[in-house]
Amino acid sequence: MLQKNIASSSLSFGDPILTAVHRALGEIQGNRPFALTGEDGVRFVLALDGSDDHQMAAFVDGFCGGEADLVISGVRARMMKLTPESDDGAVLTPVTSISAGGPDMARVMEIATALKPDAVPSFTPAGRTAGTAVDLAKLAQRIPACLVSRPVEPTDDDETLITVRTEDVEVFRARLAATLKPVSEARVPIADGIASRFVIFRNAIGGIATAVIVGEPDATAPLPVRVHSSCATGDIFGSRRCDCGEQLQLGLHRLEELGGGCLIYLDQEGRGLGLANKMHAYTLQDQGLDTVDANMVLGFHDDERDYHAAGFMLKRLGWERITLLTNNPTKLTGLAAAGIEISDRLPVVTKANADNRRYLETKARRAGHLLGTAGLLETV
Ligand SMILES: Nc1nc2c(ncn2[C@@H]2O[C@H](COP(=O)(O)OP(=O)(O)OP(=O)(O)O)[C@@H](O)[C@H]2O)c(=O)[nH]1
Ligand SMILES: [Zn+2]
Repeated sequence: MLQKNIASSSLSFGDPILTAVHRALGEIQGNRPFALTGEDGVRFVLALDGSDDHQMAAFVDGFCGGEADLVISGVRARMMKLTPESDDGAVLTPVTSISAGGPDMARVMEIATALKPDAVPSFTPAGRTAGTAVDLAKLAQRIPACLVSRPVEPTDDDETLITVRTEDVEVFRARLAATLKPVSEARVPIADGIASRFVIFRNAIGGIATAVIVGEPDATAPLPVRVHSSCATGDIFGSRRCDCGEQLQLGLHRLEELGGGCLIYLDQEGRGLGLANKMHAYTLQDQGLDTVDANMVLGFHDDERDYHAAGFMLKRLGWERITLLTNNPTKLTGLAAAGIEISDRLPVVTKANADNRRYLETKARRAGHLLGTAGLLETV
């Protein structure tokens, strides 16, 4: 009886799809295996990033009967020319074929992440279930590479493991954004006499996003808005490798000059890759790659962000018509896709310095950022 009541009440504690994906992300963050169910059956999954040799070997032996596959993103496969095909789907290779004496985990890791891996085996298209394992690793901000078992028939034993369905992962991001709710707010005077109010939003799995309302915006005109992705190195420490910290300050000042507006601060560190992967990308950039190729060698898209959360927050605050302060065209299309009407765009161009000049040039040349030439010519 109690079991039945628990089962029927559990729906009161949130969307089961968000719960399932949140739990799987928890398993990745804790370096534990989980089960993924898809059209080709069940695959057990262990994300590589964060797992040690012992855990990987235990997974291949215990969960996969000694025969696992390594799945990596299609982006990395294309960058490293691992397959003849150019499509974007994930690809996999058997790990047991990597070394005759059993899986060599250091080698597996090298194939999944190194800039110049040795003697790479051939890869084949992964299919939807194994491909979803890679998407989940990305959502957990881990390197998009996993060990997966061969597909097995579902059994009751799987219930001891956290289980998630491929279709749940596919709808996760947009659904999660729609659960953001304002939970607290307060007046925060910031540097240079800027008056602001911080409104903190929380989503159904505890993620935070902040709306910084500058001044007293005119409710009848399109709202000046800056949507800023977090950059711990630039925003907090003033890193000269990027323009983020300066853009944050410039954005706040521009909003004040425009008579008030809103800065949406999103937890999208490293263009959505996370801080650890941004450092991996910096290491690759120090070896000669540009910011776009570095992300892609790691298996990510150049930019993994989406703007559902920003759109949802603006609507929740009552602003659907905005003037956007950005140089990035994908923010315009992203916010429009999230239902926001953009009546104008204003640039947020900072001066280049010797450490970020190449980064800014790459953003303009390869990612289409509208930097003009002023910022790039004027070096400080
Ligand atoms: N992966 C990666 N992320 C970076 C690098 N440099 C900066 N970032 C991240 O890039 C993002 C920049 O965010 P924003 O300033 O909001 O966006 P933007 O794409 O530059 O567009 P606008 O500033 O609006 O023109 C932040 O999440 C930074 O952490 C890099 O070399 N690699
Ligand atoms: Zn930055």
